[in-house]
Amino acid sequence: MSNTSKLSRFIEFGRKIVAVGRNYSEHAAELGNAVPTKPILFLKPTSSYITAGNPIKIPKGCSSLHHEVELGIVIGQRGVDIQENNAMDYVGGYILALDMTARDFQDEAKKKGQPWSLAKGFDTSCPVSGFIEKEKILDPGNVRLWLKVNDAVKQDGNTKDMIFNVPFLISYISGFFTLEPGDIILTGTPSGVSPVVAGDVIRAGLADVTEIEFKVEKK
Ligand SMILES: CC(=O)CC(=O)C(=O)O
Ligand SMILES: [Mg+2]
Repeated sequence: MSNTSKLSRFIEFGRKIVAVGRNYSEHAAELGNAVPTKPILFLKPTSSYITAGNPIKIPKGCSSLHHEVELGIVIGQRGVDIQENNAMDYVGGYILALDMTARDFQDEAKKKGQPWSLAKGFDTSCPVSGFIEKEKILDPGNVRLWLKVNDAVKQDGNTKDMIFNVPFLISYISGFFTLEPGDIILTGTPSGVSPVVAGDVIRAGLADVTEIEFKVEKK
């Protein structure tokens, strides 16, 4: 099997999801957070993945579930302490992903100095597109991302506004976590995050490369 078709099965590999927070200054500002001076990282479990045809389920006790549309990097080869100047060699492809966030859980965790695991890692919190071949995105540092809820535009951003770009993120993350084929890096969300409720339909797109659609349901 070719490397590309192996990578397209990243969900079956059960590889880790490393997510970056507050990587767009307008998004940091809209939630009243400071702009970070180094990447803020958190992990989402592989049980959070869902693909087309499966609903996003609002976790028990959550009263403010937010959408966050993000460019995902699919890692193509194992790497530790990767240098920024050859970081793009470690990109196997891309995905479009939603970093669904139980914002009320996150606010409570932030107040108490607790981790974001429940807020970010509940089942169905990582809806993803199919695998996007590396060649389809010529410059991951300049690609449009948009998201609509029931046809109303909520997010419309561009990865050129990321504070930390893709090569820097790969280099930085690989200094702490060994990156393995099939791992996903979620690169953070642009501004416009907002709550969704049961019955809503979320549609999102990455330039003219892919679109995804997910329905929101009660658990
Ligand atoms: C405030 C957040 O939830 C951080 C995050 O995930 C982001 O994409 O930014
Ligand atoms: Mg996010």
